[in-house]
Amino acid sequence: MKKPNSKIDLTQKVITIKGLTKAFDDYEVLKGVDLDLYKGENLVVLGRSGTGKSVLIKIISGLLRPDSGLVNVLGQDVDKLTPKQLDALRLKIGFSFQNSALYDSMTVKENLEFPLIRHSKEMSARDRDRIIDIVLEAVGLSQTVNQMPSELSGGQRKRIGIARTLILRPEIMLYDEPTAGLDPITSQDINNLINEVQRRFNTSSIIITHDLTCAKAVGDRVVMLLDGQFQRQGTFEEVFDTEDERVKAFYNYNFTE
Ligand SMILES: Nc1ncnc2c1ncn2[C@@H]1O[C@H](COP(=O)(O)OP(=O)(O)OP(=O)(O)O)[C@@H](O)[C@H]1O
Repeated sequence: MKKPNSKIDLTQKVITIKGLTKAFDDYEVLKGVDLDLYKGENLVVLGRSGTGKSVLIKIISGLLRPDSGLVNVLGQDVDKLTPKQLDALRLKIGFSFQNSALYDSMTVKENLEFPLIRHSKEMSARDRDRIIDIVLEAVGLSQTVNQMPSELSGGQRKRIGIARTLILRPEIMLYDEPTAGLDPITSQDINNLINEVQRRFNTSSIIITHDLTCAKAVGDRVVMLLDGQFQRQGTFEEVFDTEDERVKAFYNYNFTE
């Protein structure tokens, strides 16, 4: 289990969600979700396939609109922002998607340079190189700078994807299934990296996963989405200390199959 983290600032919320609902046609996916993410915290969101975890992340990042409820990110109500304000807010959020989506025709360096050239137009090439060195060193892959994505392993590509997300120094990181498709040892490396990113860059993160080993390793707090609401919240142990059959089934599937 992860040790208690004294760097979390419980006086500062970076995300506040209250009474969030979202339906597609007559299918209610989120039925009144409440959620706080504190400064410096790693929050794990667990839930079976199709329970609305990705919908939640899309609403937080303004890609989908809620039907009702409050979604406040870094002090701003996402629903009230103009497209320009939303773009500015999104730059403070780093997305690490399942298929880390590197550009195959670009080297690692070019992949990392791309967001800097796009969003920090005034930055000199020397400063860009310096920042690329910092994030590559942070993910432990300085030696890959001139390699092509096709020359990297799945775990390395995932790391470079995280480095590319970090390059704009986001305040919030959203990890969608960070260990999906990776072997247990590589998964452990990614879990360590998520904790390292938290320590080193003081990010606040939401980690969506089915992988309970990941949840245990990275989560300062864990929430479980069941029937459209967060029905379990706490440390990993607290969430699974229940007689609720739905929660027990989730645990048994992960640890006894
Ligand atoms: N744009 C959309 N239009 C219609 N239905 C959608 C849309 N986006 C999501 N849904 C539906 O909402 C439900 C929740 O989807 P979501 O992708 O959030 O699940 P999830 O919990 O992330 O699952 P998984 O773990 O498999 O990725 C699904 O039934 C999905 O079909």
